[in-house]
Amino acid sequence: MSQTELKQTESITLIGAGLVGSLMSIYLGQRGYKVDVYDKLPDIRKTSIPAGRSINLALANRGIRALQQVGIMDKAQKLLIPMTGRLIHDIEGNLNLQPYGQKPDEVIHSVPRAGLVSLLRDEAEATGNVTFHFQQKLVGLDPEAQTFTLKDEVTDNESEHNYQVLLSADGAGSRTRRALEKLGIKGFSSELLEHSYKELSIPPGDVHKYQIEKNALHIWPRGGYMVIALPNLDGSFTVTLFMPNKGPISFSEIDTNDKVIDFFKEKFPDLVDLLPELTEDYFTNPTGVLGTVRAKNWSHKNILLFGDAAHAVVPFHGQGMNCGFEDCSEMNRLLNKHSDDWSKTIEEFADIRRDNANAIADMALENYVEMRDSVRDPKFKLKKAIAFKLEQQYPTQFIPRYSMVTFHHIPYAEVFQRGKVQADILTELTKDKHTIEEIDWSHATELVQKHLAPISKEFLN
Ligand SMILES: Cc1cc2nc3c(=O)[nH]c(=O)nc-3n(C[C@H](O)[C@H](O)[C@H](O)COP(=O)(O)OP(=O)(O)OC[C@H]3O[C@@H](n4cnc5c(N)ncnc54)[C@H](O)[C@@H]3O)c2cc1C
Ligand SMILES: NC(=O)C1=CN([C@@H]2O[C@H](COP(=O)(O)OP(=O)(O)OC[C@H]3O[C@@H](n4cnc5c(N)ncnc54)[C@H](OP(=O)(O)O)[C@@H]3O)[C@@H](O)[C@H]2O)C=CC1
Ligand SMILES: Nc1ccccc1C(=O)C[C@H](N)C(=O)O
Repeated sequence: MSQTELKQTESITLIGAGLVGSLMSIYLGQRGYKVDVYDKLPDIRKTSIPAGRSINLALANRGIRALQQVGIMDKAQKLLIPMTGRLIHDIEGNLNLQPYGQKPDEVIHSVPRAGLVSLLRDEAEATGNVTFHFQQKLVGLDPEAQTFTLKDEVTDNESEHNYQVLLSADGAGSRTRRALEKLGIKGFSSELLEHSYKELSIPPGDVHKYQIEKNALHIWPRGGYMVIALPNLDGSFTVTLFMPNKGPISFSEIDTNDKVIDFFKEKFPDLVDLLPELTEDYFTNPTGVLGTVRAKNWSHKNILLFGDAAHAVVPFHGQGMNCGFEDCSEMNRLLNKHSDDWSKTIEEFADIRRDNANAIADMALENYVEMRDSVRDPKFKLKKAIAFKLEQQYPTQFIPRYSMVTFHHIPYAEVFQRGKVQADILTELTKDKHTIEEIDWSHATELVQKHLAPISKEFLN
């Protein structure tokens, strides 16, 4: 059988029509595979259901590249609002913009989850090869017999199906992952953070006006907890409170209308008047869990976990979806490399993505401390200014870690390693120093040349 014939007859089973599963189905549909995608929820294009884990998300270059590869970036563009930096709100209401990058296109973009997933599903169907089956929940898996069991969420009927290759992007609580665990496959860990989140909302002002700066990611950093806000296309902002589960300032302690109002008035005085539905949102919207999933084995026979199912990360770097989109792009690259040999693709994919996923998981945890606390520290700001200056001087050697993660395609594991070296350099340069004028630039040159080899050009944007 020729390669083309093989592809025409070969079918792929995909579990999970979230952001990552839907994008992967486009890649596969475009390659000529017949793809069946199953999701336990109704289709958000037809039924009004909660958008999922957050109303909007930050899209960055790793995600953008994947959207470009499948040819839908022009359409996605209409959904995006550029955010040029962090706009920090201190407790007195003073504002301080900390730009994300230093080139005009070094921005991240706020995108509505429901809009993006709807676009991805439309485009998948437009390939003519992808069929979505909604309200079909994976409830059983038999890798020996190559069968899986679905439960129809409307009728409760169960049905068994065969698969050739089963790709699973069924999210952080992955049923596929749990099924593999039950079969004795070891090496999965799922660590919940002791902090959770709550979504609130700033409505649009008169005639779709943004009540606070539109083109920024707003942060109210308060040390042990924080609030952030990302803009929506209708002029509203989705506001998220991240806070410990227990303790003096926590979800378990702040549990009455009065306590919520007092807390916001005291800690977020410039925000409270922008939240007309504060207490209603606080007590109606769910408190979302956050955590990190790590997996030693992403695959078993011809079953492969990807997206959050393999590597859920805390959201603080805004990289979970971006990393999942990069998974899709990498899987596609490997299918090209291995001429659609799935065993080789699955094996190499799991191998190269594992360390990268672990690295972004660690950096995401670190970014929580940076966002809720370090952004207020003068030393942090000084280091950031030096990092930008060094990037201008050594653009292939010293790139601030945030930029390496967000604007380039350097493997996350390499970013993590280089980031540690750069952090040491910045610490040494700023020892006993308070202003950029005091920095010894010839020492900086020595350190960069000694410790940082140039980054391979293929990874730079
Ligand atoms: C508060 C918050 C903010 C975030 N912000 C960002 C951000 O700014 N930028 C970013 O890049 N990432 C962000 N993320 C991470 C991002 O949400 C995830 O990485 C992304 O949703 C992962 O996509 P996925 O398709 O792998 O999983 P999901 O989006 O969780 O989709 C999984 C799909 O599988 C379906 N499913 C689950 N179980 C079954 C089953 N048994 N059978 C059939 N179907 C099933 C679900 O219904 C769902 O449709 C954020 C996460 C949170 C919690
Ligand atoms: N949100 C995150 O970042 C992380 C979540 N997790 C785990 O994932 C679960 C779901 O979280 P989330 O996706 O945000 O919530 P959702 O509301 O999106 O998903 C809830 C679904 O998760 C499944 N689930 C229930 N208990 C567990 C469990 N102990 N481990 C894994 N999955 C479970 C259930 O599916 P079913 O009906 O199929 O049993 C439930 O319907 C959490 O309980 C948590 O254990 C872990 C790390 C990170
Ligand atoms: N989307 C998010 C959701 C939750 C928490 C943070 C983000 C971010 O995107 C943070 C951004 N990358 C930052 O570092 O300022």
